[in-house]
Amino acid sequence: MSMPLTEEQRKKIEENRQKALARRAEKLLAEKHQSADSGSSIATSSPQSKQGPLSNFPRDPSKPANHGVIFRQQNLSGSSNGDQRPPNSHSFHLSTPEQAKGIWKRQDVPTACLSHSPSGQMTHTGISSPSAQSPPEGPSQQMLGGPLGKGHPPASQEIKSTPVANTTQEPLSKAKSFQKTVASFFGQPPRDPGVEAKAVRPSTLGQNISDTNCGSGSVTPGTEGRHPQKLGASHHKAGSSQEGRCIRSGDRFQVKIGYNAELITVFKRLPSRSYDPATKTWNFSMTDYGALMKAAQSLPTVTLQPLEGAEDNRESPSTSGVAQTCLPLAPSLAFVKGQCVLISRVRFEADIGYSEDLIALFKQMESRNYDVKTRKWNFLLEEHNKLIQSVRCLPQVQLDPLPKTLTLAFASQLEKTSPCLTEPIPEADLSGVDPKLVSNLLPFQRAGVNFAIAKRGRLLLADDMGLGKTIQAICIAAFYRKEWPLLVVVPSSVRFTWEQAFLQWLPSLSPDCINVVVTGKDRLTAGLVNIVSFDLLSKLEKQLKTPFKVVIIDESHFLKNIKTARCRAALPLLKVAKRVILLSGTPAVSRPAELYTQIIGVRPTFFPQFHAFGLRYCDAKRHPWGWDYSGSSNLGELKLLLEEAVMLRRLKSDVLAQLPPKQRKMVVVAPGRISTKARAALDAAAKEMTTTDKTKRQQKEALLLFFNRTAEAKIPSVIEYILDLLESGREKFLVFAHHKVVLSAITTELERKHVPHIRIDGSTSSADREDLCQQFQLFEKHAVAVLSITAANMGLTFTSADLVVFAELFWNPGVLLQAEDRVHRIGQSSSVSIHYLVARGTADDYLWPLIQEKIKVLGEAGLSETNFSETTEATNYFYKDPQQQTIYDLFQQSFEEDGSDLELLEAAESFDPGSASGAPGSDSQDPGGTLDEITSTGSPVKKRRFEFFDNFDSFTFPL
Ligand SMILES: Nc1ncnc2c1ncn2[C@@H]1O[C@H](COP(=O)(O)OP(=O)(O)OP(=O)(O)O)[C@@H](O)[C@H]1O
Repeated sequence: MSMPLTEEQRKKIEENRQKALARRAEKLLAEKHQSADSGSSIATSSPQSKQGPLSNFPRDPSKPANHGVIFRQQNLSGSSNGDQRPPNSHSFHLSTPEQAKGIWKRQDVPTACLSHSPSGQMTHTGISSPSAQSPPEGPSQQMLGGPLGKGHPPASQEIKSTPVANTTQEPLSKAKSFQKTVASFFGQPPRDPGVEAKAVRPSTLGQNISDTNCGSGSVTPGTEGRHPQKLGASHHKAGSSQEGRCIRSGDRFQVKIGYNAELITVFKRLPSRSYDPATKTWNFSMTDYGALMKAAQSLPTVTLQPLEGAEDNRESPSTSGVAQTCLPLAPSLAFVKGQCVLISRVRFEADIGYSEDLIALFKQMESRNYDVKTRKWNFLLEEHNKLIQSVRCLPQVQLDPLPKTLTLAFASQLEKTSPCLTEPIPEADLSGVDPKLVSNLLPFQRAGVNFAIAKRGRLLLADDMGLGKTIQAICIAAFYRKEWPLLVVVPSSVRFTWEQAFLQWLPSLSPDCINVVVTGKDRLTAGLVNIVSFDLLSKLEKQLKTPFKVVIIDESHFLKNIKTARCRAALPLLKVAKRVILLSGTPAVSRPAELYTQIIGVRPTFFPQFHAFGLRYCDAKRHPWGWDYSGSSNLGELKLLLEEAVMLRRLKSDVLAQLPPKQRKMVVVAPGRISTKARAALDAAAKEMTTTDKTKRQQKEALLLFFNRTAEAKIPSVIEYILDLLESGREKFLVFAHHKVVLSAITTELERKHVPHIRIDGSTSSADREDLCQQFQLFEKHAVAVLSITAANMGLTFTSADLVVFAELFWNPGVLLQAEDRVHRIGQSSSVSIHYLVARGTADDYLWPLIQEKIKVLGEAGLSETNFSETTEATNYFYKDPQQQTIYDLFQQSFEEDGSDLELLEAAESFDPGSASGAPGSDSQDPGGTLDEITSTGSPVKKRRFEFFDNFDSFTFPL
């Protein structure tokens, strides 16, 4: 595949071309005057004139030749370059006996028609083709093709080829076939449209010169008849013609011009025509380029600028029939440029256009393989450097090597030190880690730990959600326990869940050693294990005197935006840490740019500049306002790089056999988010319950109030958790709650964030319930179903989700199990995750053990399919002080004695948070007053969260 020239290259070519044309025009003028003065003919007067006008240009050796980017690239390749040139090597001259016989030699390299001689000198070779038989000037210029040919002398019949002439014939032959195609569309023999165009073109300034040359039997380059400014750019017609231009667009080209009826007629005759209504432009395949230019030339009302770099095709001399067949029509035919791309752990392919020389070179590689599907050649990595070295000797080819990061990551393959396709990962010695943890690791989790240790404790663990990244991370960190203190950076909604997990899996760790940072005044280094939220980290990082050697970052995609404070705080820590364990089930939600910070977090030496990463993997595009890195490119290679050196990812489907059908998880939500007022209300409610002189009815009311106050107090934490889930890329999930106030707070927040959602509660009609359910099932992207525990726990199917969140606990486990089974039912192909949000110091303290106990009993009796997993049982959760035991008993009795929960249900569901008593219909002057972080709509206001929906477009950088 040919790579189109970059904008910069085109600009450079154009600049150089303009300079050369200006020089040429000056020279021609001078010659004209000279010939007028001497009265002799330009074409025939001197040996110089035999070389044609181009060879007579005064050349300034200090100035670069007009080879534009191509020449620069050739120099870059380390092949023959200007350093070896004699001072006036830019010019073509007849000084040696060969030259006197007409053999042209020069040492710099202007075009695809030139090749390296074995001595390293560049030799003009294209003239060995049949076109060498054509009259001087024309053929040489045509064969040189494109703007670069303008710096060349004319060929003549005397001109002979050098021995290496055959190495560069491919572009010419390709050009010929290309021309054939163009002509065949119009049932004509292959012709050069530029040549024909010339025939109908009126000449201006250079007309005389041209005439003179033609009169002498020579061919004059068409550009000579122009004003320097316009030379080669557009062909100006007499009178006021409409100007337009051709612009290359991938394999096609567009024509930018205003409305012109005649031209539209021409367009409509071209077989490859296509009209883009969005840009209101016509575009065509390159096969129609010549025909279009020819036709446009014959329209007196149209002046069409040719494609950049292709103008010589059109401007070529008009009389050389043989030479016409050599004319390359597309600029890409003159020069091939491409890059090496990794296609497997051991092979890379050359993604580059056709060049005969290159193919010949490819065929010399031992490990060569041609892929008929992709039509590309690929090779073993161990031949990469050899191939690149060899390609540098081909002047018309630029093959970019693999980026340095890849060669570093795959060094063993490049250096042929690793004969195996995939090396086995050694089993890590986990004897120093708590046996409780090690013995509980599932096989794939154990493999994950081995991988991490093989990578010396630096990795991005990107297992699918719910696969137990926490237990693996704790195990990896525990392997490096000697290097602790440990820093764990997590979303604030799961700080306490992490604390629980450490206590759960590492019994050897004393609870005192765990420091959960709750406020900006806490110390970041107070514990052996320090757990901090992203936001607090950015406030506290300045405290750090000595860096942490072991760091875990949970939900590491929170760092995807390099501009955020959290990312700026975390990256330097990761750079100096010895072990870095990044965890994310969704490292990139929408584009590869999101991976950059996580890659350099694990491997700081990879892609030191984001731009290089952006160019390779983000399809970086330059716009007038800056660079856009929001695209994607070379994703296969990126995946290989990640897998080799950065990331381990297993999908649920990969390890389904090892997973239980349901995984329940208790999520301890931050008690810090319960406001002082809510806390006071809760305490008052709890106290009421333990007052002994209460009737049963009064006790029940007190219990209800406690339950209601709990709901109210949990709202900010629940919302925070849901938003964190969404930010983590959870696409579809169910949230069950009981109180209207909780359901409403959730839906209000989702509306505010424009998250698609449905709500089903007691007020939803049965017809609507079914419709809403269907809607949710069919939602393609993220969506949340907000459901009432009691009104939506039966008869609905939500199998398009595999996660259920209980924002509130409920005393009847049967109802909870039914609710869970909205996703865990026939039609569900995945393992289902259930998250119970539990807040300390609330009614949850009593409800949670109550529920667990009941489920255990149901399980033992074979009435419940699943027990709570060990991890969901918080060993130290239930406070066994006498007062709490009383409340627990009260909960138990109240819910068991009744037989029917109806009364409680109704009272709880319609609880009005503003009322003093919690009774429905009471005064609600201050609905948000009990919570200092929610508004009257239940939205957190004090703390500005990371607005992930608003930050997706942050992958653009100003120039
Ligand atoms: N080996 C295990 N033994 C017992 N329970 C496990 C094991 N692995 C995971 N679990 C439990 O599975 C649940 C999900 O685990 P965890 O939260 O670590 O998943 P995750 O990969 O971090 O998911 P997410 O990306 O959603 O955070 C937890 O309750 C956890 O305790």
